[in-house]
Amino acid sequence: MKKIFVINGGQIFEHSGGKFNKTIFEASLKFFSAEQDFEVRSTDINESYDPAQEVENYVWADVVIYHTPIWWFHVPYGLKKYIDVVFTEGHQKGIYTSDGRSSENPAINYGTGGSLHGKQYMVTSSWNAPETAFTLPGEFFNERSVDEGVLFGFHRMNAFTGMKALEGIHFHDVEKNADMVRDLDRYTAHLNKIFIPEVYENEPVFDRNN
Ligand SMILES: Cc1cc2nc3c(=O)[nH]c(=O)nc-3n(C[C@H](O)[C@H](O)[C@H](O)COP(=O)(O)OP(=O)(O)OC[C@H]3O[C@@H](n4cnc5c(N)ncnc54)[C@H](O)[C@@H]3O)c2cc1C
Repeated sequence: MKKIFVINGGQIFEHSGGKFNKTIFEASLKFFSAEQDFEVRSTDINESYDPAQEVENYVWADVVIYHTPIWWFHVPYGLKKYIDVVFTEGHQKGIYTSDGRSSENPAINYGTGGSLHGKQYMVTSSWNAPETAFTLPGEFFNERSVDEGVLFGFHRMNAFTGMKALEGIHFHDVEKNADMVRDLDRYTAHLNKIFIPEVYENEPVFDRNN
């Protein structure tokens, strides 16, 4: 039985209505609840949460899934606050013990003091930016991918805890050209590919190359 902890970071503010991320979050819950091999817990950062319980959720989980929109090239402040509060609560209580260095040689081993080794995480993100802003020469992101560019710090943060990344999925141009049916199809195909590869191999999916 694989334990999955799903976090909805889709904060509701101004022109980010949170609906897209909430829909993807609910798709995660539905997917894992329907499969016998998974146990699922979840947190929505728009609701109140107990930091100690959230630490326990990280410690309990085999896989943590983050759903987040991108705001000013970062995760929204509600999700950032959640991480600051929960990871600080988890210092020496299950998230990390130290920065990993020793006084004998402080130049090395930074970032190796996490307590979540053996666990994995996955991130989905939503953007106003079209995918081409990352892929076309001369466009805004200088041909850097979401993961290697904007989310680099987010991935290092998770590495600091000891978790390893599973391949994520990113949704572009959702403000002006969202297509929820297509994106839910893409997301379900992605979940099958990552978590139940034997199903993915046998089922037609929307677009494997996308
Ligand atoms: C402060 C701020 C900073 C931002 N900075 C950036 C930035 O740096 N880069 C960038 O690219 N973008 C940026 N954005 C845009 C932001 O990434 C998007 O607003 C966000 O990804 C949308 O996600 P959401 O969950 O809030 O979706 P929503 O805004 O709730 O939904 C988006 C659209 O999806 C459709 N939709 C959602 N759910 C459903 C459903 N169940 N059924 C049918 N249709 C649905 C609707 O058409 C809706 O209009 C910023 C936004 C804000 C508020």
